[in-house]
Amino acid sequence: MSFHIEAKVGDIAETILLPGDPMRAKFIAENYLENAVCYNRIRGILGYTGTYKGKRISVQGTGMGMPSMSIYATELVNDYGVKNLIRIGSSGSYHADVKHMDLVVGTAVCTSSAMFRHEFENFSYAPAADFKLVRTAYDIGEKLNLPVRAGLIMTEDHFYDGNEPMYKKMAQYQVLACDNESAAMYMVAAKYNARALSILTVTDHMLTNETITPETRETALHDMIRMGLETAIVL
Ligand SMILES: O=P(O)(O)O[C@H]1O[C@H](CO)[C@@H](O)[C@H]1O
Ligand SMILES: O=c1cc[nH]c(=O)[nH]1
Repeated sequence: MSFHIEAKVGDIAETILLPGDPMRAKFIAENYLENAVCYNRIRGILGYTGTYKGKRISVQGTGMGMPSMSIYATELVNDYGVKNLIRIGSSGSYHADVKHMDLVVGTAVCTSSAMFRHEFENFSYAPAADFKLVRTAYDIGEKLNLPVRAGLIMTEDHFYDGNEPMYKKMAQYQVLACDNESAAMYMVAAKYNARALSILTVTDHMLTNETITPETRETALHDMIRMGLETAIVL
């Protein structure tokens, strides 16, 4: 047991899918995994291990925001030996070439997070995804004929009251999507020698105002879930 996860060592697979929303984790466990067993209920951050196409995979919520993500990513890697962290999250976009419900493989992340200033002072660290995970996920997305693209993403502390001019500027500089967790996951994975990748669905397009319902966020992001699972089984 770690501080926030009640699983025993060995209960969690080497590869884990990490949605922010614990109910998305439950949906995946119940609809995609075979013989899924729930290993965590602390704080409602549900975590499950089962098999997908014969391979042992875990799926767990992380909660929202970088501090929450960093707690779970750190414990998963350090206390449970998790090697591959694959975030599957909803996201926003200000980019004119990105379409609503496109899938974005986040190759590297821009962030203004204080967590990075704390860790690297005035040095500008570039949190990046593992190249093998990027290549695998992107190829699988193409093979499945999904609307996948790869490129820069950004992670902000704010969901509301973000710096809108900066979001727009970032889009001009080819940032494709924004979320609230990826930068912290990439930083933790790098620090402890694990591999990480964020696959984001552009659920909220800021230029077109297209969005989706909370229920859809829990139960209908099938393209992203399939891409995450198919990536997980070839690692
Ligand atoms: O859909 P999830 O994975 O929770 O991700 C996005 O959704 C939440 C905001 O609604 C934030 O956690 C953001 O990063
Ligand atoms: O950061 C985020 C995540 C999801 N949707 C948004 O609009 N922004």
